[in-house]
Amino acid sequence: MARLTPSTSGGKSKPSTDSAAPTAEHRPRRRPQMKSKAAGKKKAAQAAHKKPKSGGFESLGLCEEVYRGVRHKGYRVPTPIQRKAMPLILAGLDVAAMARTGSGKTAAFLVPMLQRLRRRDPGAGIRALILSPTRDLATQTLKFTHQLGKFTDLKTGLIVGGGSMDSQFEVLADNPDIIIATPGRFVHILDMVDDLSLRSVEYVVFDEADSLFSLGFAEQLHKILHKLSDTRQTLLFSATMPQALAEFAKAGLRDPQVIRLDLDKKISPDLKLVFFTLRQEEKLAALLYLVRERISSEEQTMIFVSTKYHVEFLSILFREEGLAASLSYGAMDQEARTEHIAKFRARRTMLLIVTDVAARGLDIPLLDNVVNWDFPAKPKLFVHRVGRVARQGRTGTAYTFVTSEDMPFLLDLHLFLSKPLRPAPTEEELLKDMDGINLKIDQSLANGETVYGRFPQTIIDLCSDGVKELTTGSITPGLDYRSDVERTVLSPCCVELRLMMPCRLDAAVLDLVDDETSGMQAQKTRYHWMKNKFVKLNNGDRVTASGKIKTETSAKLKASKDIYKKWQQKSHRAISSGGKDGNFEEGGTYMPGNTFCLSSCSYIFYFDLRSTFTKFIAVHQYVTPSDP
Ligand SMILES: Nc1ncnc2c1ncn2[C@@H]1O[C@H](COP(=O)(O)OP(=O)(O)OP(=O)(O)O)[C@@H](O)[C@H]1O
Repeated sequence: MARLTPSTSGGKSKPSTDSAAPTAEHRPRRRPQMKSKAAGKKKAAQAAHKKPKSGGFESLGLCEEVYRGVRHKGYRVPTPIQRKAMPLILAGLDVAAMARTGSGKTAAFLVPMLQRLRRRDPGAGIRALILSPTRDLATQTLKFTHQLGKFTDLKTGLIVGGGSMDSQFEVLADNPDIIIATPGRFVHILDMVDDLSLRSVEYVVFDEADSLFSLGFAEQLHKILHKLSDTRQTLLFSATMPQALAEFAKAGLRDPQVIRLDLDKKISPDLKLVFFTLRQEEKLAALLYLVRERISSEEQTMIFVSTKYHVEFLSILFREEGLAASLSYGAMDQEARTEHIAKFRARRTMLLIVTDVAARGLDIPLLDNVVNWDFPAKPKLFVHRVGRVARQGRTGTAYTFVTSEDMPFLLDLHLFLSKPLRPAPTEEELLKDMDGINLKIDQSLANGETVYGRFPQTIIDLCSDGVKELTTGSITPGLDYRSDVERTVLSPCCVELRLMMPCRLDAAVLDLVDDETSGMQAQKTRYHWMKNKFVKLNNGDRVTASGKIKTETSAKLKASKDIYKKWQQKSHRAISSGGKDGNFEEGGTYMPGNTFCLSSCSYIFYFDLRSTFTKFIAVHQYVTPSDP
């Protein structure tokens, strides 16, 4: 019986020289190129019938226009949150999804939205509504929608505060299929346009949901929700957990599918955390040193400060120093704000100074660093700020300034992150074994640990002199000092410190961090932050993707506020009592040259933070920035 010759692999066999009749056994072999062509065809046919790779964009059954948009945007493989959320959303379910900053949440709700709407329908009214807490985030989502929806003919309108009302009425007159809006302005428009119905909306997204619900938009959201049809699909996306599950009810979700990813990791593993301890009055000098000497001029850096006055003041200082910076803060004219951010995105400026209005959602893919000029008061805010870097597989660094007043918050942060604290080595130790110590630091950083240290004091002193000259010396064109303002007050270097009592904060607050005591041990134990409480994890316990704790023995773990309280009592009370009734060591132990940040501030200078700050702000209102 004729036997078919098994084909040789790779089509590399030589052509046969056999001249016998072409039997099955002695069939002349095809020329290699012929074979590869046929094989190519076969492969293509196979591919056409092949089941799409599960979990890929191909398996979602997207229409051609939407799939092309995804490919055009450069997305090849869905991120974990996209893989989890998109099939559920495409199935029409309500979803509450929480995943780390920079994990690709925007496309997770945009792609199913485009798939659902598909084609423009000018007669149908608004069919999808995306609510964002900030103008910048809404503008960015609009850009993503245009990019992903490039091959659809859907029309999208943007309604945000700061834009002209007339142009936004025009947007609505165009009958867009999709509206991306900030709640305040959207409600304003709803109030003014009588016949604007939201009953046609079938797809609603609350982006950065916890921020929407906590930023005082409750009334506006309530109004919007009231106008929506009950049959709509509702989606809630956030990087941090809403304060209470009751928020879901507020958003009108029906049997929501809850997805929680990566929440135990909270911050990207590709993010390096660097903390510097310093005195309040050294911050300007430290910042200049950082952006000039430590950060390469090729890197882009976002600097977070707490008020618009700080933004303006720093921008003037940078300009005086020949450094160009972009700015963004809430009260800034919208056009100028968009222009400044666009300039930064285009890398025409390498520094962006912002208030927290920019902390949420802003995606600057090539960002390298974040600087926290002010320590964020809440760990969640820290997570959002530093979440601007190390996105989508890129690495990045977050530099944070820590004054003695910030230390309790720093400890809170580490409990929240479940990250151990490591003291930096002392100067003495460094001098003894520079290489060994540096190696240890590198190893710690590579292990994802945080090492705290100080800027070299000599350098800070040098920079401080320069800054002092700039802010108190001859009148510079950018700084317009009024005669009635005491010049010395202009400089934070010269803020008057009211020494109340020399004491060692570290003794009171930081015994928990001491290597030898239970504090460090306590920290080494991992804690999981659950429902505003810490749950202690023992060996073998793990946190699942949905945020539940699995123990080896299946025992239920009880959340406790004790550990948090313990830290609070020891740290916060110490601060608020101004050293009067804490268990401080009077006089303290002065340890010159110790670079261990947490004991480096050998004496704490208590000063009336509020009055200094008010003064600082009041003074800066006299500063006229010549840059918008
Ligand atoms: N599947 C994908 N493949 C490659 N890149 C992606 C993918 N999905 C999203 N990205 C990119 O990842 C970056 C972060 O995405 P996005 O801004 O949606 O994150 P996020 O989770 O909404 O972050 P935040 O919580 O900060 O708002 C963006 O630059 C986006 O274009």
